[in-house]
Amino acid sequence: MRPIRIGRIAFTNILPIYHFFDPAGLNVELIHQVPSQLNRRMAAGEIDMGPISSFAYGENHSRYSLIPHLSVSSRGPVRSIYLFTRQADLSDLRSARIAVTNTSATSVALLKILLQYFEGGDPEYLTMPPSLEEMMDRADAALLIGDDAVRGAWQNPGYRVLDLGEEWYKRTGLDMTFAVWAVRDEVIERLRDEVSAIASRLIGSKEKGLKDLFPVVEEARRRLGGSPEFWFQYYTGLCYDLGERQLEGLKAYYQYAGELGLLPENVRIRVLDLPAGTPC
Ligand SMILES: C=C(O[C@@H]1C=C(C(=O)O)C=C[C@H]1O)C(=O)O
Repeated sequence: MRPIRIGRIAFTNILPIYHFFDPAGLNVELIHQVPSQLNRRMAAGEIDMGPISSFAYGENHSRYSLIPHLSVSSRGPVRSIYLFTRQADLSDLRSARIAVTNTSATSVALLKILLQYFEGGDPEYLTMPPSLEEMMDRADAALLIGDDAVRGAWQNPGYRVLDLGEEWYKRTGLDMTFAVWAVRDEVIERLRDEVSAIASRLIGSKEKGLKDLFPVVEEARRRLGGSPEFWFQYYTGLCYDLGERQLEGLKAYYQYAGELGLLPENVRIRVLDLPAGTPC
C-alpha cells in the first residue's frame, strides 16, 4: 500500500507540532511546502492530510474534514504575519497598491476583510514572491507570512509593521486561525484507522513540543537565528489547538469572507471525532 502523504508547512511556525513527530510504524511520507503549495496539492489529491490555509478549507469544505486539536492560531499578535507599510495605519491604505506574498491564502483574504470590510477601502493587490525589497519597490505596502515575515521584521529598513493577528483582534475581539489540519473525505472513507493513528501521533507530538519547548527553540534558532527569548515569546504567543475560541474566530472569518465574495457563503466546519487534546 502506498504511504499516506502528510503535508508540513515549510516554516518554523510548525515546529512545536513536528519536532517530536516520530513516524515509526506509520506508513507515511512528509511533504514540505509553503501553504499555497500545500493548498494546491491537497486539492489536486497529491496530499492526503495535513496543514492547509484556513481559507483553502473554506474553498473545499464540502470535501474536506478537520482533524481536531490542531491549528495555527493566535489571540492578538501572531508575530509572523506582517503588513510592512510606509503609512501609519491600515486606514491609510484604503486606495493603496499592496503587494501580497504568493505563499499565503488565509492572510491575503484576512487583509481584504480588514481593509475592505472594516476600513471601507478598495486597494489594488499585486501577488508577488516574498521579497520585501522587490515588493516595496512596486507597492505602498507588502504582506509577508511565516519565516519571510520574521526575517522581514528583523531586517526592517524602517517600515511600519502591522501584525494582522492583532489588527483582527482589535476589530473583532476574536481568535484568528490561520492554518487548520484537513483530510480529504475520500481518504477518511478508505483509511479511517490510519488517519486516526496519524492524528493521535501528531496531537501527542504537539503536546510534547509545547511542554518541552527548549529543543524546538534550538531548532528554530539553527534554521533562522534569533534569540531564545524571541522564539519562546513567538511559540507561546501562538495557539496550536482547535477549541471553541478558535472555531468561533474561524466562523467569523468565513462569514466575512463569504460576505465579500472571497469564499462561498455558509462554509460548514466539520471536525472529525478523534481523541481529545488540551485547549488554549
Ligand atoms: C502564522 C502563520 O500562519 C500561516 C498562514 C497561512 C496563510 O496565510 O495562508 C497558512 C498557514 C500558516 O503557516 C504564518 O505563516 O506565519
